Amino acid sequence: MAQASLVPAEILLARRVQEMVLNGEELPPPYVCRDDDPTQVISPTLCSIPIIDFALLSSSSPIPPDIIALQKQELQKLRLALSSWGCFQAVNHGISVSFLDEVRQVGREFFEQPMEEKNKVCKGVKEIDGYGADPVPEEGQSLDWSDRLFLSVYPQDTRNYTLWPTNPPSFRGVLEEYSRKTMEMTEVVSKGMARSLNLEENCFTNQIGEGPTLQARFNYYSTCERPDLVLGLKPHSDSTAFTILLQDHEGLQIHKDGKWFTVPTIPHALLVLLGDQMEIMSNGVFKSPVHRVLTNSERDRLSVAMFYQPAPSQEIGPEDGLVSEEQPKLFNKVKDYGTIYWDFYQRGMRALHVARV
Ligand SMILES: O=C(O)CCC(=O)C(=O)O
Ligand SMILES: [Fe+2]
Repeated sequence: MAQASLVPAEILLARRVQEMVLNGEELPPPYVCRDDDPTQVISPTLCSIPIIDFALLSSSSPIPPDIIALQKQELQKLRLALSSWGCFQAVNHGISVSFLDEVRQVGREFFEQPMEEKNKVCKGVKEIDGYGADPVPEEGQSLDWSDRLFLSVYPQDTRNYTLWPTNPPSFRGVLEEYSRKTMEMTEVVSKGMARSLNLEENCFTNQIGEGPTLQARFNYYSTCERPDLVLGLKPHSDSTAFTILLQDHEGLQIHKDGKWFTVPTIPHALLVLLGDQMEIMSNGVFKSPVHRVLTNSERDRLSVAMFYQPAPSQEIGPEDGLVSEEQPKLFNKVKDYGTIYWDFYQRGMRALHVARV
């Protein structure tokens, strides 16, 4: 153990957690980080992340009067969900559960392959795109017990197909299809958010502008013999406008009212997690929640996060309709928030304060 502690983070991050687990290696100390009170963990049965029916969010006309009333209710629920939890479980989103299973399946099949195959799409320690781990964080920051495959999917010309796995053979087609479907979902989400705030429905899509980015991150969390000491992913909020998350097993927790709540898994649902940039655009009405991933000694876990955000050149700021005397402007306009965010993320800090008035 004394020797293991001398292994620097850049050496550990050049290797895969999955490989260390398969080799039965001892837990390297840089992964140890847990110091919170386990009694603060609320069991899934006590945590009810709001469930939003997407079929009721779409504004397709003409709408019968009884549906209008239901829609209104759903929009209220959405507003409440995003201003308290900062996330919701989307159901009836138009993506079949069998296709969601395919996405989970190609993700798992990729990670289950021998290292040699996976390394065909590996990234350098300092890079983001490809298979590997996050770049080395600031000294003193613990490392995440996860391996990931990060791929840009939109705008289409950001796709670097040399980093897309050719095995399993269906991977590329499934990710292309999933990207198309989740991109369609972003419009329903953005419009629903606007309507829930009594704003013109295109206001957020207009702010996000032409050529928004969508990036896919397949997260694989190996089993860990010390879940009491190690996290799959450290506490953070997302930099995005919002993130659409697919998971297979429980492990994700949301921080709310000083406590951690486990997000239940619903096989046909997608979790929509608000990011910092939507907190800014909503002038703080919607919350970008801090979340983290636990490790588990018995079960590995896969999640697929789709990060949706404005192009770096796009300036965003609080919607005019949400700024008044009673509701003063909380944030300044920002551009390329993702880059500012990353700098703080690597120090284990949030970045939102940079945009505060
Ligand atoms: O694995 C998860 O459930 C969450 C992943 C996440 O928070 C992220 O990739 O930013
Ligand atoms: Fe996240």
